[in-house]
Amino acid sequence: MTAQTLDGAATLRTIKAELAQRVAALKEQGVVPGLGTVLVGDDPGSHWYVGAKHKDCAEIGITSIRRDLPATATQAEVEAVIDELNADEACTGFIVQQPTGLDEFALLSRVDPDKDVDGLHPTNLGKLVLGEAGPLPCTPVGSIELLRRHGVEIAGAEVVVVGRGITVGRPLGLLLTRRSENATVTLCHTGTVDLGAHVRNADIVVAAAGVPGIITADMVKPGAAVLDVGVSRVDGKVTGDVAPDVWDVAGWVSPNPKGVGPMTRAMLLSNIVEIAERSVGA
Ligand SMILES: Nc1nc2c(c(=O)[nH]1)N[C@@H](CN(C=O)c1ccc(C(=O)N[C@@H](CCC(=O)O)C(=O)O)cc1)CN2
Repeated sequence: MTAQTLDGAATLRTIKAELAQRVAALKEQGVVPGLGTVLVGDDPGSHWYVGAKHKDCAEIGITSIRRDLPATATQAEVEAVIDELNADEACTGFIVQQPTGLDEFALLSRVDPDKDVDGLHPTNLGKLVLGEAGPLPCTPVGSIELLRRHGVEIAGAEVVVVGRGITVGRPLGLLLTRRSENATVTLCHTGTVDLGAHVRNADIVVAAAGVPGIITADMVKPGAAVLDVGVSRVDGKVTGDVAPDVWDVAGWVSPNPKGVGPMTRAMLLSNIVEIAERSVGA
């Protein structure tokens, strides 16, 4: 058996086509959504991600505002750029690309929560805990959207999330246990004793530990859906958390690249459009 592909690249294309229509409708009402990015340093991966985000925006009619700072930028210099984007009316939402090598909690906290299209500001993460409306973190909500658009049943599923990070694991657990999703979630991590015993019970596995090949075929229930979110670079190549032989056992697998990564970009675009729509009461 070979698993079916949870195709993030194709789903991104579909979502971009849907969003392009909503952006056109906003423009008819005189609103032009604008994405700002703040990038610090020379990390090639971060440069690629930011470049891809601006290319996506251009394709669907969203304006781009790009602020690239050198690796020598200080906390105060980056905070000054955040203040500038908070005040810029053409910038309807922005992100600080991680990692910056600086105090990231302080940077995230400085972003105007109403412009936080990453959904990572403490106020917006608090809203997620409270079950209130607000921008949702892009990778977790993108993972759910990828499953939904491929018809993978989430309600009633046993889900094992491997990884306790703030951008993926923790918020994903909160999202999947909302009444609208109704999954039962076990949050595992690199300190979990006998990871395999937990994963073997799962209908859906989300691997977001950043440990290449941590999920192996012997851990996976036949027919399960496996999302490979971890990104490591091995010999310069993107390598995920899911070992190749998992494809022989699982029912669905998201490849890496072209799985959850493009969905992160899709949900960023969606958050920008939603914030702009809210500004006109759409
Ligand atoms: N401010 C943020 N920083 C970071 C986030 C985030 O959500 N907000 N997540 C990651 C990186 N990330 C988004 O910025 C991201 C990861 C992957 C992709 C993507 O499309 N990847 C491609 C392949 C890329 C490659 O070949 O290197 C894919 O998976 O097909 C986009 C965005 C950390 N920082």
